[in-house]
Amino acid sequence: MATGKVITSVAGASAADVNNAVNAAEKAFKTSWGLKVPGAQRGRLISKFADLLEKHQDELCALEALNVGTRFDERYWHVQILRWMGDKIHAKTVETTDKKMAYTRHEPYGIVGGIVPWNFPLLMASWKLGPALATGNTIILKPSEMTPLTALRIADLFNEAGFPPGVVNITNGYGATTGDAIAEHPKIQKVAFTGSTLTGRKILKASAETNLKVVTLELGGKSPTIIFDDADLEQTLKRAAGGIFTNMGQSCVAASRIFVQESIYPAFLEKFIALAKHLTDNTGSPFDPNTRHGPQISETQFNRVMGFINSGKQEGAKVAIGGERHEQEGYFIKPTVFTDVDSKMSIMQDEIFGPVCSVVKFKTEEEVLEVANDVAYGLGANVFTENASRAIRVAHALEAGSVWVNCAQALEMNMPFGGYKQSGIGRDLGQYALDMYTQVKAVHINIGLKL
Ligand SMILES: NC(=O)C1=CN([C@@H]2O[C@H](COP(=O)(O)OP(=O)(O)OC[C@H]3O[C@@H](n4cnc5c(N)ncnc54)[C@H](O)[C@@H]3O)[C@@H](O)[C@H]2O)C=CC1
Ligand code: BAL
Repeated sequence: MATGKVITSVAGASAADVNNAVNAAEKAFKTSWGLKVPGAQRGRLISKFADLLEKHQDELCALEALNVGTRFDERYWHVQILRWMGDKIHAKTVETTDKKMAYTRHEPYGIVGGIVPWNFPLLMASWKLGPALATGNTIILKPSEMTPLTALRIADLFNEAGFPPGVVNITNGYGATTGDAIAEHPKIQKVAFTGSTLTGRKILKASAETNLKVVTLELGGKSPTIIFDDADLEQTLKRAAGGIFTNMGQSCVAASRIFVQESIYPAFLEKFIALAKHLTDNTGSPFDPNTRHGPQISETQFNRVMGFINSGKQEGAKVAIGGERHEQEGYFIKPTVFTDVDSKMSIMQDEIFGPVCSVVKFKTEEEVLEVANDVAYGLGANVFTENASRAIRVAHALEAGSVWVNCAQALEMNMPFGGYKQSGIGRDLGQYALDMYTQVKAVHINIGLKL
């Protein structure tokens, strides 16, 4: 927790436990879920579950504040995403000719695995649960070993909503045991993962070496924020700060590279540093309504982020503000802004996942696009300009799965979200996510062709 003290410990699922969950999920899929249940009925149950999430919102947010360090009054949209998915009834397309009829069925895979991280535990769980259940799959959900609490609580709420036993199975545990057992299980037909690129590779490899399960991956990022000199400076400052410091930088679309056109660079930097100072001065408990900046999730993550800060210093970047731990007890790091960086430095190439960014001067659109795209990742990108043609041109040229114009980290539940390059495979959210949880079957019927 925020103070670095242990809250509790929970039982971890062994490979045998995962197997039991898979057997329960298989039985449920064949008897009380999947194509045995009309989409509308599944939707009603999901909606009932969403109502319960809403009813218990304070309790769930308190658990996330305690477990993750997220501000208690932060209300993410796990409820809305479940409602949105629950409303979508499974569609089929039909085609006929006079002699032959053919149609497609979009069928659930059966048992899917959802492996999710610790940065937004409930929200990430909802991104996997919603489309998996709406399309008729049963699911084995593995939360991060660091954030088991809300997942355990929602297991009760699934029962209260009336889901048949075995449809939702929560298996807590470590990646190397529980996660690996899911990735390797021969009866799991699809795994949806959010987390590090390193673990994404392992899951893909496990699939290749076992049953070739379908794998969708939402991985790391190194998002750029590009600010042209015609941008609305006051708005842009706040958006750019939110783009990196939200959730203490623990977001896959954290925009840790901020490119500012040269004529506004000095003014931007001065005000941006002031914003970072405001966060530093309002660092504290996630339960304090005045808190604007909290802790990193764990000692491991704290050390990882401090390691990046130290590497930036060693490679010759200049610390404009922050660059050290906050005096407060726990894993608090001061919002950190680097200047004088080189695009090949580790802080400009690697995912930091902490409140650390670099502010870099650029001259031309062409120059900034080249540097912005020169990373292994391609998850998100932000562009600030009042010139509509330039906004569209730059949005199209950026190698990223989501581009935000005059905003940052502004996801929508009905818009696809996922990565180019090493940021992932497949998409979460929207109809695209629903498509990722079904496989299509073509049924051909001869209604008059004679041999
Ligand atoms: N894209 C994103 O939203 C996230 C990215 N990350 C990145 O990853 C870095 C490391 O964080 P970690 O917590 O170590 O990420 P991770 O990728 O190891 O953990 C994410 C999930 O994967 C599971 N997992 C770990 N090893 C596994 C395996 N062999 N098979 C199956 N599942 C496995 C974990 O138990 C957890 O549930 C962060 O610093 C950040 O850069 C971390 C969390 C979320
Ligand atoms: N992993 C998707 C949400 C986020 O990290 O911003």
